[in-house]
Amino acid sequence: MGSDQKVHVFEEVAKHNKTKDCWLIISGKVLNCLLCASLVVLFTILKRYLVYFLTLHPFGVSGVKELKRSDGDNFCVAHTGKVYDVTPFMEDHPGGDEVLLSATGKDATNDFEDVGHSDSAREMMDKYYIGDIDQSTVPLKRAYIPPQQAPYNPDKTSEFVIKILQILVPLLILGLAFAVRHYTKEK
Ligand code: HEM
Repeated sequence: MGSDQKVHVFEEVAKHNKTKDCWLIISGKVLNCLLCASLVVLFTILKRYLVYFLTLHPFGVSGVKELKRSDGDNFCVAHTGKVYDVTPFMEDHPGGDEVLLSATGKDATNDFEDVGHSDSAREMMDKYYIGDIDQSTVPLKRAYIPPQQAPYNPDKTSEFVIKILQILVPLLILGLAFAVRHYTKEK
C-alpha cells in the first residue's frame, strides 16, 4: 500500500493518464455480510406477519400492499471507489500498458471486472492503492460531444449553367435552322 492515501477528486485523478504516471479508479464491493443477510431474513418474516395482520384486521385497513424489494436492490452492498497508482506496474501488467492507459479518466471498474481478473490480481491491487475517490466528483456519464461537421453547402453554379445551356442550345439550333432556310429561300 502506498503512504499517500487520501480522498482524491476525479479531475485530479484524470490528469494522471500517461505511461509514466498512470492512475486508475476501480470500485471495490463489500458483498452481503452475514449480519446483513440475517437482518434481511428477519425483516422479511416480520413484514409478512405485519401485512397478514393488517389485511385481516376487523377495522379493515385497505390498500395495504406487500412491499417487494426489487432484485436489483443492492441491499448492504457498499461500493467504494479506490484510486490506484499503477505507474510501476505498467511494463509488467500481463494485459499490457495500453489497456491500463485506456482505463484512465473514468471509473474503470467495468473494464477491470470484464476481464475476469484472478484473486491474485485483486490481491496485487493493494500494492498500488493510494486513496479513495470523492464519488461526488465522478461524472455520471461522459458528455457526448457530437463530431463537428461543416454545413452542407454544395456549389450550385455549375448545375445552373448546365440548365441554362440545356435551354439555350436547342433555341440556337432552331434559330440557325430558320436562318439557313430563310437564306436559301431568297436565293
Ligand atoms: C490495479 C489494477 C490492475 C491489476 C493489479 C491487474 C493485474 C492483472 C494480472 C495479474 C493479470 C494476469 C491475469 C490474472 O491474474 O487475472 C492481468 C491481466 C489482464 N488485465 Fe489487468 N490488472 C489491473 C487493471 C486492469 C484494467 C483496468 C484492465 C482493463 C482496462 C486490465 C486488463 C487486463 C487484461 C486485458 C488482461 C489479460 C487477460 C488475458 O490475457 O487473459 N487490467 N491483470
